[in-house]
Amino acid sequence: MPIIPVDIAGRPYEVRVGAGLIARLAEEAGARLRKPVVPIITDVNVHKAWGAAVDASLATAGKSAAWHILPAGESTKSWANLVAVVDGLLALEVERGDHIIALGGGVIGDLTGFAASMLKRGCHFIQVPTSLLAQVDSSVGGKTAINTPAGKNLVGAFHQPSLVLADLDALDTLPRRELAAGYAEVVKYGLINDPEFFAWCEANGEAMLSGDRAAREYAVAYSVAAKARIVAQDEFETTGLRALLNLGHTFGHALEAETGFSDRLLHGEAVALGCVLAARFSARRGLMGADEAARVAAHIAAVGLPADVRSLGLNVSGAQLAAHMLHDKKVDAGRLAFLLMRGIGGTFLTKDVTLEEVSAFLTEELEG
Ligand SMILES: NC(=O)c1ccc[n+]([C@@H]2O[C@H](COP(=O)([O-])OP(=O)(O)OC[C@H]3O[C@@H](n4cnc5c(N)ncnc54)[C@H](O)[C@@H]3O)[C@@H](O)[C@H]2O)c1
Ligand SMILES: O=C(O)C(=O)C[C@@H](O)[C@H](O)[C@H](O)COP(=O)(O)O
Ligand SMILES: [Zn+2]
Repeated sequence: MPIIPVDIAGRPYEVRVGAGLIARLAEEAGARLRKPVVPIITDVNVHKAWGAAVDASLATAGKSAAWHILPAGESTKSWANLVAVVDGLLALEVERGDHIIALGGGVIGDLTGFAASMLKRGCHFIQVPTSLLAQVDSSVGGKTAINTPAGKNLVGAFHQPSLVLADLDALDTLPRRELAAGYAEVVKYGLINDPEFFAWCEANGEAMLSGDRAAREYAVAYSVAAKARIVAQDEFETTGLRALLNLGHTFGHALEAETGFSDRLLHGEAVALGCVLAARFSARRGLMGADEAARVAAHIAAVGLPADVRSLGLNVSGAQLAAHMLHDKKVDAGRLAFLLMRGIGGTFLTKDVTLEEVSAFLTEELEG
């Protein structure tokens, strides 16, 4: 079983990737579960698919779950649910030294992690990511957040989990659309700094999505290790290194805001389209060849992810879409910050993009 260490200074933790981890949850978590009742935050879909396995595992250790079951979907990352989760944890008399468990996709992980960061000024939490996206990205690195009407992830905290259990069995119950959305964050790692991994994705992406276990294990372990290397060097996104993980997200978050953080466009789908737009924008600036940008779009489209912003049918101008970017957390002294590419694997951070330039680009993309 691959075990990837995340070397956060003073607070290292493991990401375990393998089969049967949810069925062995109590054993894997071990002494972290100090009390007979274990607080677990999840959503309705995940509870239906995996709740019984968790209950059975806890029972073998003489424990039971105090379930907090939320609705599924991006709109769950809200103030109202945060309050409900925190109040629920307080009612359970959770102490600082206790661990709460996030069982679900990135929505549950982000919300639970944020609740853990503030409960008693910070209690422990274990990430049990059940979506591909959560296994390859959101469960690792400690970014937690909710959305607000002003934008995506605008209120949150950096709070690292103490353990991550990425069970490959969970991917067997995940719908294909969600698998593909998570795959966008996998491809992202190749686009950031590893052209060979992007080529691996081109060769193996479809097999991985269709259920190839070895390919899934490789993709999850590779992605976690790639993210862990970056986060260990720039936990709080201060040096510009961690910002590389935001490739595709400046465009992507604007598209998510424009579609109302709804099922109309999943986060991973927005990132996929955002990576295509970042590549096309980079090509427009002469940073990469149009053929390379087309290669990125072709792979995204080949796995059924959106690669053309016109396919969303947005009734919005380039300027309106670009305006969302002023809320981006990378904005510094009012200047936009973008991840652009000098070719596949050549992502870099730049602050020389103006709102006018990106508006003009988006107008061209929307009008075709
Ligand atoms: N913190 C970070 O570093 C980070 C990184 C990337 C994304 N994110 C956030 O993650 C969120 C997206 O995460 P997501 O794509 O996992 O979405 P999600 O949590 O909404 O899960 C996707 C859907 O799949 C269902 N599901 C999850 N696991 C399942 C399983 N094993 N079987 C059946 N159904 C299952 C869920 O109920 C949901 O309907 C976004 O809010 C995004 O902003 C955070
Ligand atoms: O971990 C990071 O750093 C990332 O940027 C990973 C992203 O995939 C993720 O969507 C993250 O939540 C976006 O961060 P934000 O700071 O732009 O909200
Ligand atoms: Zn993301």
